[in-house]
Amino acid sequence: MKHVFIINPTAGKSDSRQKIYDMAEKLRQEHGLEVQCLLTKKQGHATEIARRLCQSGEELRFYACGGDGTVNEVANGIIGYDNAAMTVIPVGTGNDFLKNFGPEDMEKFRDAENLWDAPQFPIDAIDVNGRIALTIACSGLDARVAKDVHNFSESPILDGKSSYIVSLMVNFLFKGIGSHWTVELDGEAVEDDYALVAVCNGRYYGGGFMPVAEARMDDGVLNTLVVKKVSRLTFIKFVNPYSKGQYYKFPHLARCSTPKVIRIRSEKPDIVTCLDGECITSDDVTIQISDKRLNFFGPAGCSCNRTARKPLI
Ligand SMILES: Nc1ncnc2c1ncn2[C@@H]1O[C@H](COP(=O)(O)OP(=O)(O)OP(=O)(O)O)[C@@H](O)[C@H]1O
Repeated sequence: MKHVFIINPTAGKSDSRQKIYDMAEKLRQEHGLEVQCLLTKKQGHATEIARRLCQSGEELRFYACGGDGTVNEVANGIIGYDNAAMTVIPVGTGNDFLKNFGPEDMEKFRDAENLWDAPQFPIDAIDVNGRIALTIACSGLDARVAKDVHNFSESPILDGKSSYIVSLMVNFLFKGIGSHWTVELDGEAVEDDYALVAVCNGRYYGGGFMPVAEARMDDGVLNTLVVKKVSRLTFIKFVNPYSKGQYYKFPHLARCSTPKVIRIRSEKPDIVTCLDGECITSDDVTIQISDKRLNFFGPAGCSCNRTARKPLI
C-alpha cells in the first residue's frame, strides 16, 4: 500500500506545504509507510496525477491536501478504481466538503495520524456531463457567484463565507437573477425563468451555505432544489433562509424533490454549473447520480451525514 499526498500549493491563505511534508515524514518514520508527496502545477493536474497512479493497479491511499477544488480533482481521478481510496487534509479557504462531517471530526482530518489506517466507506457522487461532483452541483445565480468568488477570496480581510457574500452582492446588483431555461426533472420539462438549480448529494457550498439540510451522502438520492426567478426584494428575503436549508418557507418559489435525472437546456451557452466550486459553462447539462461510488476513508467513527437534518415530512 502506498500513501500519496497530492498537495495544491496555491490552496488556502497561507503556504501549508511544510506542514504536509512533516506529516508525511512522520508516517514514514513512525509507521514505516511508503509515502509520496506530489505538488500540483496547474488546474486539473491533481486529476491527471491520481488517474495515472491508479492505472498501475497498485493499492493506493490518496490524501487531497487543499480545498474543495483539490478534493474534487482527486475524486475525479480515482473514482471507479477499486485499488484506490481518498481522504482530505483541509488546507483550503472554504473546505465545504468536510463540513458534512461536523466540526469535531473536521479537526481530526487535519492530522494524517488519524487517517493513514482509518476505515474506508463509499460515498455517492454526482455525474455532471461526465464529470464528478461530491457535494453540490449548482447551476444559475449561485454558480455564477461561485465562479466569481475566487476574485474576492484572495483578499486577506475576507473569509470563505464573506467572500461568497460579496460575490453574491456583485452578481445580484449588476448581473441579474434569472435565466430562461428548460429544466427537465425525470423527463418532465418546464420552460421558465430560473434563479438556480441546486443538486445536492451533500449539504454545504459557498463557504457554508446549506440549501438542503436533509441531503445525505450515501443514500443514492440527489435532493434537488429548483428556484424560480424572483424580484430583488424577494431574493433578499430568501437568501438567509435558503442558506440555512429553510427553502420550505418559500413553497411558491422553491421546489425540492429527488429526481434521478436533471437536465437543463438553454438557447445559448449561459448555463454556468459549479461542481464543488469548479465551474463549467454550456447550453445543455445533464446531472444524475454517478453509477460509480467514491472509496473514501476518514477518522474512526466519522460520518459524512453527521450534520444532516431528519427528512421533512
Ligand atoms: N499549482 C497550481 N497553480 C494554480 N492553480 C492551481 C494549482 N494547483 C491547483 N490549482 C487550482 O487551484 C484552485 C483552488 O484550489 P482549492 O479549491 O483546492 O483551494 P481553495 O480555493 O483555497 O479552497 P476552497 O475551494 O475550499 O475555498 C483549483 O481550481 C485548482 O485546480
